[in-house]
Amino acid sequence: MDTFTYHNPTRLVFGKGTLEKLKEEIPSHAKRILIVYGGGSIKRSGLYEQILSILKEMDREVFELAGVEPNPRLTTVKRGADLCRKEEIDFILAVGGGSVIDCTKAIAVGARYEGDIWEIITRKATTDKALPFGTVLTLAATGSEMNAGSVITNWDTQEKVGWGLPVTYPLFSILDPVNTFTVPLNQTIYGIVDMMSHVLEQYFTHSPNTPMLDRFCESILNTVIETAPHMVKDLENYELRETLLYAGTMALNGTLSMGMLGDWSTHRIEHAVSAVYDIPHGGGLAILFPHWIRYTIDADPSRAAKLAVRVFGVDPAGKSDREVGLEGVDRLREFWSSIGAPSRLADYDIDDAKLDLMVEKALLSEKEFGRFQKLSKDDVRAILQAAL
Ligand SMILES: NC(=O)c1ccc[n+]([C@@H]2O[C@H](COP(=O)([O-])OP(=O)(O)OC[C@H]3O[C@@H](n4cnc5c(N)ncnc54)[C@H](O)[C@@H]3O)[C@@H](O)[C@H]2O)c1
Repeated sequence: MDTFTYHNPTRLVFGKGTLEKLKEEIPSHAKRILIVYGGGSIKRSGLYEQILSILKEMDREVFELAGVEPNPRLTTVKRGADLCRKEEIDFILAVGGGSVIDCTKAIAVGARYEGDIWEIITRKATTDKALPFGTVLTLAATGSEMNAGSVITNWDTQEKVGWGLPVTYPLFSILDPVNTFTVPLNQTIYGIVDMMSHVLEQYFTHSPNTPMLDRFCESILNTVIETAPHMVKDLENYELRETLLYAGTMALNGTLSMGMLGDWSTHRIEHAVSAVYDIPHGGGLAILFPHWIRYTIDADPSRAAKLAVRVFGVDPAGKSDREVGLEGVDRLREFWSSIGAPSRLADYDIDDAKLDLMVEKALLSEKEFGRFQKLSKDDVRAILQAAL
């Protein structure tokens, strides 16, 4: 294992009927509250009304920022930060999926930062100040509800950048599986792929002696693989939603990276694809991850082989680690296709017309990236080419 310091300050409130806990979780000094949400699914589901009624009971003044887009944009972040300053907001409540929460993290910092928030997102500047915020999660996928990460798209420069600071952990997150019942089939599938991809990013590591962490990863993958085929046929099943909601949070709340450094190249390449084509994050990952594993397998074939045997039940008898690992990649591909995830960039009408631009957006100003295997410009192009 690598050395590590673990600290996660987010209070996780989980289970049926937990929305009422807002009364205990929102700090007593927070009088002017900004609710941030997306396209209005929370109005259709009734969640919006429930939250307003709780805040009214708490005698808080409520402001709103609606319309946060999937793959949240810098322009929306700036709009939110301006609103916080103008209305002297002292607490933000994000109600939605990863996009709303990620956007809220940037708004929280932007509200307290004098300069341009893009400087912070692109790590040209840093800060230890942010407005406090909490979340009510409505979609199982990103883990943003219990981590400090945020991904923001600058549509002007076609850059989608992941960032995070110690001040961007939510103060609390309320996770009621019932609030995920209305997530449509396609987003449910993308969420499943996203949480599995988070585990895979961390599983492909060179960190030595990680038996416990390997088993944590495998237990999440096995559970999601067992749950997903039922979930896609029964979208309002409480137990299945509950299992996925918990899995999504555990996949990226820091637990799996205690002592082991993940790779994260596939996320970076996907960010480049969605910065250019604005496709769903989970859809992009479903297309790219199998190609990344195939391309980098020789960096340590034993990792892919372990995944193949322990998660996909591949029989290793008489085969090399490489062969076993590649069989596992085929099973991963088959599994994602079986639940309805896309398998080629062509599924989003993406061809090679902007291949160079996507490569450039993945590299940004660096010559190479990735921990399990360093990827150069040519490597990224080869992976994208294979995914067309
Ligand atoms: N912060 C992190 O750690 C992290 C990790 C991975 C990905 N991300 C980023 O998160 C974003 C994706 O977030 P996401 O996968 O949670 O999806 P999302 O938040 O973009 O939501 C997807 C769609 O589902 C809708 N939706 C959400 N909840 C719903 C509900 N209960 N009922 C009906 N519709 C609902 C939204 O309105 C939206 O249209 C991407 O930008 C991705 O890059 C962040």
